[in-house]
Amino acid sequence: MANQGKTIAIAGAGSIGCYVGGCLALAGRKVNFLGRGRIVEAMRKDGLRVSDLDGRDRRIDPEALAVTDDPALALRTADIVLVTVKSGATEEMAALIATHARPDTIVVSLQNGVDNADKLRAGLPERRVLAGMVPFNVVQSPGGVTPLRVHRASEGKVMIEEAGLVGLLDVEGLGVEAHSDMKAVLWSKLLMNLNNALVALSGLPLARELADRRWRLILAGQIDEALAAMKAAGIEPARITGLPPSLLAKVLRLPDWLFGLLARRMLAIDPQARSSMWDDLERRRPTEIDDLQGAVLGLAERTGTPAPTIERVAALVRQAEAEKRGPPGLTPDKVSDGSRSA
Ligand SMILES: NC(=O)C1=CN([C@@H]2O[C@H](COP(=O)(O)OP(=O)(O)OC[C@H]3O[C@@H](n4cnc5c(N)ncnc54)[C@H](OP(=O)(O)O)[C@@H]3O)[C@@H](O)[C@H]2O)C=CC1
Ligand SMILES: CC(C)(CO)C(=O)C(=O)O
Repeated sequence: MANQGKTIAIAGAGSIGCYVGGCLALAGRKVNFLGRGRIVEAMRKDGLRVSDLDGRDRRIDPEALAVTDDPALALRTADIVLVTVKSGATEEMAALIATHARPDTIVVSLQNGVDNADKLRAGLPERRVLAGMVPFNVVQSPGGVTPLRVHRASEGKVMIEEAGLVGLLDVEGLGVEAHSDMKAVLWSKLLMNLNNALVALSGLPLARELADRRWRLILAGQIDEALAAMKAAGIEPARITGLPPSLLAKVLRLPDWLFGLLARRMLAIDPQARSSMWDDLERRRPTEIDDLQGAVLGLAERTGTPAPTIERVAALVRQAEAEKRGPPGLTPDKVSDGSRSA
């Protein structure tokens, strides 16, 4: 029970941070939200709405939220810091935690990508840093919608390295379980995240994109390449979905009707859900392409395994990112081709 009185700081109040922090606050945990700009203003003014695809829909009044853009205020009383910034901001957040949080604060990365916990450890050599993995998508309401809403749009339990924190973090709307091999979990999640780029390039909602075999074939091609590189590097991905990773590509290649039947769990997704990389292109922000496709490309280069599909997808995302015109709305043919002008 002593655990329940701990203060949890959300380091990066965006989609995941507001959803996770919102569920924790609704369950009576002490939560400090560290955010900035639009989100801090919106939460201070109108509070937060937390909803999910199971029908839960709750509102937290502004007075009940501790939200700030001052890292000292958010971090100095924290017993646990949940890092929920995009991968490109991990080092900056590590420096803020090093400056403002107590030496005994436990830091948990709830980010995609395989090396954010390591980046945090490098910046926080004295602290306990744990890896975590968030399996579900969160849809954030567009700017101007009040109150700011974060909606969990798919299912799954968060996995973390440390069983001692599960009791504190496992609350309504936020299933949490411990896993002993987070490296294997993160590489497995990376296989799923290879689809983030396809959603971002297509602009389609996730459920519609996955229902189209032409997109699934590109995803299956990326997964084959990633598994070959991982095998050559001695990395074995964990089973985090109903399917073993070795069967994922096979199932993705099935005809639409059969895929629809077999992958019902995978397709239990709210119709608005896209991907966090789509969010980034939509908001004209840098994406996590270097941490997702880029992580596999690094491995492929080191192990001498080819990854042409992943290379093409990464190049198209980098192009869209540089153009800052939002998701480019490409067709599967354009992505398979690698050329947008053709
Ligand atoms: N969104 C999703 O559905 C999922 C995301 N993930 C992963 O979770 C992680 C977080 O993603 P997501 O929530 O989408 O990202 P968001 O961009 O929505 O949230 C991150 C927030 O952190 C803020 N931030 C960054 N640096 C600071 C700082 N120094 N001080 C205060 N606030 C800061 C950002 O502000 P600003 O916008 O001003 O930069 C942003 O609002 C990523 O690794 C992502 O891949 C995993 C599963 C699903
Ligand atoms: C869509 C999802 C849940 C899985 O690929 C995700 O991790 C993201 O949006 O970043």
